[in-house]
Amino acid sequence: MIEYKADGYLDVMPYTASSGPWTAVDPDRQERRVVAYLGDPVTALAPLFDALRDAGWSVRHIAPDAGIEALRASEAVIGIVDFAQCAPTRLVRQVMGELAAQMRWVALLDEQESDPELLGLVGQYCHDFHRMPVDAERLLHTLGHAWGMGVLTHIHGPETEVELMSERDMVGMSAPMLQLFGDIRKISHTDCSVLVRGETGTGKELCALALHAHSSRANGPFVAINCGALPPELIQSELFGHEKGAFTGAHQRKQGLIETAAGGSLFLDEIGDLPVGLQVHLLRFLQEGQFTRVGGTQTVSADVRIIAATHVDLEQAVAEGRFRQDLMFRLNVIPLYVPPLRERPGDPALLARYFLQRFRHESRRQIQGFSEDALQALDQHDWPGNVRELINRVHRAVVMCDHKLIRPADMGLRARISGSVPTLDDAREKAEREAVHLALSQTGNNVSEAAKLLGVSRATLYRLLQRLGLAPTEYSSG
Ligand SMILES: Nc1ncnc2c1ncn2[C@@H]1O[C@H](COP(=O)(O)OP(=O)(O)OP(=O)(O)O)[C@@H](O)[C@H]1O
Repeated sequence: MIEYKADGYLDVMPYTASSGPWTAVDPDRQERRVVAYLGDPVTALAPLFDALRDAGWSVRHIAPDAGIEALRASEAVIGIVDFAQCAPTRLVRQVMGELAAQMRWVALLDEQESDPELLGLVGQYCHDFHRMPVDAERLLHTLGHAWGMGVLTHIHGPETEVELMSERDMVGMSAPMLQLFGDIRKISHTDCSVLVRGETGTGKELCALALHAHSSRANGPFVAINCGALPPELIQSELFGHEKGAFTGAHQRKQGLIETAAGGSLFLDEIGDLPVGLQVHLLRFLQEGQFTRVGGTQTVSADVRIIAATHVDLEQAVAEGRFRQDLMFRLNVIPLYVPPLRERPGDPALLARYFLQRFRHESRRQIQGFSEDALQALDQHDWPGNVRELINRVHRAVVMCDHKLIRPADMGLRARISGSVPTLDDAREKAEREAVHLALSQTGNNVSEAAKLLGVSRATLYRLLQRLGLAPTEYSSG
């Protein structure tokens, strides 16, 4: 599972569609945390290597001139390249460059290192760098971060099962999402109808896909229809199909989506928009597994699991007579709720990183991540459009960003204003106090002169001094 550390670093890892969006990718993953050390492991570094091993890392020492194959064979995802011990030879550069897509590099540098060429190499290929003497704890943070990001960018060895970039991945690590993943796992093996609720863009369709992908129907079709996107007269024939001659233009019999979904799942998005006249047909299908094509008399059966979704309040629609109560009960055998993004602590930043990896290739620059205030802005934004909005903002930022780190403005978000905003009364009092202090100090505490400077009468200044709690007796009246 994912651990998201307080400092914003990703550690042990996300959920995939291949093994289930909510299943840990690989319980043995900890044992595969291999870091290659490229350099001469001088005795002074022994305590550092011990600290890495104690933290669960396997360290493989690789001679600087050992070449690419030796590094590949090490199965390391992270490479520490020790420029304090080894020179940036042509071979070292070549290894770093050629493996940049598969490994994340962390450089160790001498305390005073300033060679612009070496620093340029570090800037180009390295995830991070540390100067000697290395602080083991900080290095562990860097390695954890590099490793987590490495998994996100799909840079594990070829033997790995990680398929994070698949369409069905549901990324999330907040408590409400873990709860949702657990619920999906529990119900995916049943055939009961499910009603998925949640605001627009929260991932209801993804949820339906996940339910299907992990059900016994996974090898059958997953068919989706948006009930709000089609004119009412079309939905009936789309869902139930029609017979030849059923209406003008019906030149031949057409199979409806229910039949198309036979053996699989039918996802009815925006079910609240299903015209009332059609609801009775759907109810019949849910009760009997049978329906009739438009213009037909023959009863047709289909084995389909129904997953419906709505972002509107169906109870309200029932109260207003827009939705049949019996149909709502039938659909709502198992309710699922996808929480809005603003109620998923930590998920906006996680999703932003995930989508950055997806869109990275569209960028003109080598974007390395998000600035600290961008992560804060992601955390504080209200996300009315939920994950869909986040995807759009990150996509835009990746395309528009001209620097290595994405900033709040690149995503059209505001940087957090530090400190609290004062009330106008407080701001006015502060300004008055400062002006009075300045006037008095410039006039040697002479109230008459100070009043002149401030453009008020002596009496007004006395009243002001009283209001501000400054004892007038301390000042000369001039
Ligand atoms: N947890 C998630 N991880 C990764 N991608 C997600 C996640 N949730 C949603 N998405 C992506 O966000 C977009 C919107 O998701 P989806 O269409 O499932 O939302 P929805 O709730 O069905 O929206 P609507 O109510 O507007 O139909 C999709 O591109 C989807 O892949």
